[in-house]
Amino acid sequence: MAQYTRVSGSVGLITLQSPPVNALSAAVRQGIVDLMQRALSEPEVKSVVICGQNGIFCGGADIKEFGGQMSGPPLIPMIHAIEAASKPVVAAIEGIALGGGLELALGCHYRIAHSKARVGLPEVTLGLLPGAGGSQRLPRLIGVPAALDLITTGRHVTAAEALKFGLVDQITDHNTVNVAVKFAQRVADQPLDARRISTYPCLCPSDVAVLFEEVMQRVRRTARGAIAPIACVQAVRAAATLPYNQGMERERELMATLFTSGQARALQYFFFAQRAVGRWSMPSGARWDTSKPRPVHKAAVIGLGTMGRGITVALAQAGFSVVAVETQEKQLMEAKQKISGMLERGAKRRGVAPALDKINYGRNIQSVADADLVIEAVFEDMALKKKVFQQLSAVCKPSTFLCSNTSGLDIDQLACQTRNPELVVGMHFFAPAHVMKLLEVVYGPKSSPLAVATAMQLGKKIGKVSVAVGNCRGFVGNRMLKPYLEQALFLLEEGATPEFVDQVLEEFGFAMGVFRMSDLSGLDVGWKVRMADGLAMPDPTTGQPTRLRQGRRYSPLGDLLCEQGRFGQKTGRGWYQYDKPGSQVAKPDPWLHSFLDEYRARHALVAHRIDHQEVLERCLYSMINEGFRILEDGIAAGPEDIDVIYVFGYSWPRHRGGPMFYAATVGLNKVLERLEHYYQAHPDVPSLQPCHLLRKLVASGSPPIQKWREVIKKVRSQL
Ligand SMILES: CCCCCCCCCCCCC[C@H](O)CC(=O)SCCNC(=O)CCNC(=O)[C@H](O)C(C)(C)COP(=O)(O)OP(=O)(O)OC[C@H]1O[C@@H](n2cnc3c(N)ncnc32)[C@H](O)[C@@H]1OP(=O)(O)O
Repeated sequence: MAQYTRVSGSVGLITLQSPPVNALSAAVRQGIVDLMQRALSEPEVKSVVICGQNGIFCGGADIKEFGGQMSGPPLIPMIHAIEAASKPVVAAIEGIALGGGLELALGCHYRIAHSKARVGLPEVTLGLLPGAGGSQRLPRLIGVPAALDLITTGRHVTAAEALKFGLVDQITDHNTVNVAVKFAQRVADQPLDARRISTYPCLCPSDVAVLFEEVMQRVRRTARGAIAPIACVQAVRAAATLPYNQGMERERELMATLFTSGQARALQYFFFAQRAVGRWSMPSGARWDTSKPRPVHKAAVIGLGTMGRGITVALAQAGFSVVAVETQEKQLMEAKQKISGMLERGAKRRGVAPALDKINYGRNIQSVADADLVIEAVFEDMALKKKVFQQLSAVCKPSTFLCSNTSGLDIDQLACQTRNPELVVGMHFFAPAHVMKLLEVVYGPKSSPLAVATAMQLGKKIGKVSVAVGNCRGFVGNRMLKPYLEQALFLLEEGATPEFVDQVLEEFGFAMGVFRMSDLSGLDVGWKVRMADGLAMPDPTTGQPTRLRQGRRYSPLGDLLCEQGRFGQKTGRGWYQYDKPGSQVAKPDPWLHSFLDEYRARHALVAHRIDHQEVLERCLYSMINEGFRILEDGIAAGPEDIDVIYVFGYSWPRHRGGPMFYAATVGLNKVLERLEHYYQAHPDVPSLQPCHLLRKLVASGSPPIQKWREVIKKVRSQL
């Protein structure tokens, strides 16, 4: 919807009204079309201002409409009509002008922005391109290189940057609408021919062909299989090489391909999934909208290893006062130096002062006594963590929230060490903790909604995408990783190489295949966990068969590599070889290939030809099956939680929506059928046995992912 008012006698003011972001829904487009006609037909009106209500210009096309039948006036002719208008039209940009919102502003003859406004063409992040003339007008206005940057990255720019580009004509600190109205009065009689961007030539640098080639190569390298960034480059190339009308035709063709693509559906699902995880719920019925967080003024971090340092930096950068504790003097000094360096580099990048004074360092656990929330980040060892929780419970205020940065240990066991177990939650950060966006907030059986709400809010304040999950071994992310890693090892036993498995997974879109990722994180990490679990024990001491544990198939390949001191990148050898310890360039290792041959011979394993399909199906479907078990167990409230965790924490390609969305696009019946096939072939691998929820969903006719929660609820109520 849109509202019309006449201001200062001669200015027609059109206000977009569609909370929360004034998206261009069918009703809003109809409103603009009708009100533009009215403004143009009223003789007293000499110029027009378009603005948005509640300090927000426009968040773009209404993404919710993309899934259904589009109705109402189309955007492109609407914007053309504004540009062709006989009276000057001024966009008054407050808050945001994104996507179709900026395209609308580009159709106007002038753009006035508030200094705090942000503008951008983020369509690429939704699997689209700026399809309402943005790909053709923006390069004509700000030049090809800057337009390519904005359109292929989708980044938002500040009003100041937009002014530098010439994207807006003026910025103001005052009331933008008032400034725009005055401006509109001033330009009422000015000729408009020179203000219609579609008539501008597209100014190109002399080496424009080279520029496009370079950008295309960069985009292909970083897109990991996403098609929208490539289409964005093609659309801008059309602006640079074709007359406007032909460029618009090319934009339309490219958009039509993207609009109906599975990638666009996945990315738009993911857009809403990211927002859905904020509306968390617990099996007890506690929810985000009924559980109020408590403010945290002072936070503390215990243990300043790699994780503790990253968490300290994230907290300080977000403005929290932090007490950072490390009991060993030498480690404390080292951590202090590293943290200061991280803060200084971050501040330099962002052009702000480093938040060094936000941190107080200490060696004594007593120094956290008055913190509102403590994050323990000591070594991943239950006995050690229990001891720290006992100490914290003794020294902290009774109201202090006690959180553990653990990647999978039992939160309940830690809670039991404290006086107030209801104030204990897990906060699983991902390394490097000041960079990675994901935070799993883990509630145990005793955690209160207050503690979950507080941890979720803290996560949001430090810029994390926080997902509330239940307490189980590995929580959501690492629990699902286990069958994935396990299948990768089994594939090696059966004839694959690390290079081949990684190549298939990287072609699928993962930033790194499973073996390159393991080399990067360090093979010793999992080895220590398996030792603690009694899994990685050598045969003579335990008497357990090499390739079987508790009746299940087990691959000791990772353990055998660790026994040779091959811990991955840090030792220069792992699943790959590296030029030197710490080097990141993975090269195939002939030693490993002979090792695998000997291993197979020793265990009478006959190597068979493993193809792409088998690698993908076994690695991904076993992981997805675990995802369904997680939903069945109530550890994650919905598929969106799992998908957000996988995209932000495990480099799952965003344009495939996440593992659960991917399962829906493959077809649940196909996933079920292939799991049944592989389980029959490998009956000693329980992770391949299709779980009850997957069967139930297929039996219910494989409803769309948005309806899974209803089936999950039914399945859980029958437990
Ligand atoms: C046969 C085939 C024919 C094919 C041809 C078809 C041609 C069709 C013609 C299309 C023309 C293309 C037009 C244009 O180029 C395309 C677009 O404009 S796509 C949209 C671009 N805009 C965006 O990407 C902005 C997305 N939003 C945001 O980034 C943020 O929401 C924000 C605006 C920066 C605000 O952030 P916050 O303040 O943090 O708030 P939230 O993010 O939590 O959002 C609040 C609330 O609003 C919902 N929302 C936000 N933006 C939109 C939107 N554009 N449409 C619908 N809803 C939106 C968001 O989901 C939140 O609601 P909740 O999910 O929590 O209920």
